[in-house]
Amino acid sequence: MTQFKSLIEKANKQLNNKLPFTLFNLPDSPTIKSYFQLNDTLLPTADFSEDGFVFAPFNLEDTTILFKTEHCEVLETPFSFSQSFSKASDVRTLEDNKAKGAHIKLVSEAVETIKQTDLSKVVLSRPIRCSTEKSALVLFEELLQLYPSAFTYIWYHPKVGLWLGATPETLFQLNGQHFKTVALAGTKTDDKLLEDWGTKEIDEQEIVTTTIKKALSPYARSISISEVETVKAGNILHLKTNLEGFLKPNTKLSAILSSLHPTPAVCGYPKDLAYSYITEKESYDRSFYTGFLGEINSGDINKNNTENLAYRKQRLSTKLFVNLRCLSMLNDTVTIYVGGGITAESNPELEFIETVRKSETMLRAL
Ligand SMILES: C=C(O[C@H]1C=CC=C(C(=O)O)[C@@H]1O)C(=O)O
Repeated sequence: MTQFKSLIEKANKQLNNKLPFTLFNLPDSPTIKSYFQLNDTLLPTADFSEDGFVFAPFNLEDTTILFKTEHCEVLETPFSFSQSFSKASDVRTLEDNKAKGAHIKLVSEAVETIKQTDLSKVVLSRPIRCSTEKSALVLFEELLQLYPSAFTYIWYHPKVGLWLGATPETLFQLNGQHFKTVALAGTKTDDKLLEDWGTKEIDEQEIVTTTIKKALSPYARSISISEVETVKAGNILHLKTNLEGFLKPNTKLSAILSSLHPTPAVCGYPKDLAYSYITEKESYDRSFYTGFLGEINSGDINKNNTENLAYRKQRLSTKLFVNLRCLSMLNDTVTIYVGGGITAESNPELEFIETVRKSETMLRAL
């Protein structure tokens, strides 16, 4: 049996024993990293200063769950993408006229509000319920094969639930003092017109870049911003700007995260107005969708930690991703979460179609 197959077997056992775990593949990485918690305690992060894996909800006032390294078995397992894996070309698209009507109404009302108030962008989303006969770990394997350039994960806690995803969006990465992030927004599903973006998408993505720059500025010694580029995520295209720089000494990760999250890629602008609008108008709880997840303050797991603490601290790394293109699973009921940025120029029918296209990222694996 390959190391990868034994890892999947170990995760299946952990799931059957109702013990928390996560398995994840960083974008384009040849390994799967995993955390297997040794008991079923539900531990919140105190202030993001711990060493472990965090799973944060959209609403940061709700609990962010921590798999603390010292309570876990942490593994890194080689994984190779299978050349023979055949990507399903026939994606099930779920037709649901009731959901369509409701989303179009939600978006139309938001467009009117944006035209009449100080709100300039709001990200509106919806849950899509479906089913699968595949087990959670089989789904994870499918996602790994389908989306090698995404951050692909499975996360489980018996007191919270089971989530899977393949997200294209970095929230924040830190290596020593060097940070990286992206402004990702704007969606197109037509491959043929690769560079032909409309003003709606260009404006919507620019809001994200400007806001992220502003959020990081108080904590950054330097910050550089790339040109906007078109990137592919599954079957869809986005606009992306890379931002990177160096943090001021003694900057706390918690301060950065509360300034950054939720970005206008998942909430809107201005943040407070968009946040209240979402809470009032979306008729469901986003829970962990549009939250974030990943390792914080992690050292090199293969090293013995005898080196001096200050030196080790300089090399700690944090890699957080926005929880998009994801689903939650309860028995064999699956909920896929999808949304999109709404501005004054949004066309409600097209915004609905955009959510359908985004749902295909997960549907392709089911
Ligand atoms: C909110 C989602 O996507 C965000 C990320 C990229 C593009 C987006 C957009 O074009 O609206 C959204 O801001 C989602 O996939 O559910």
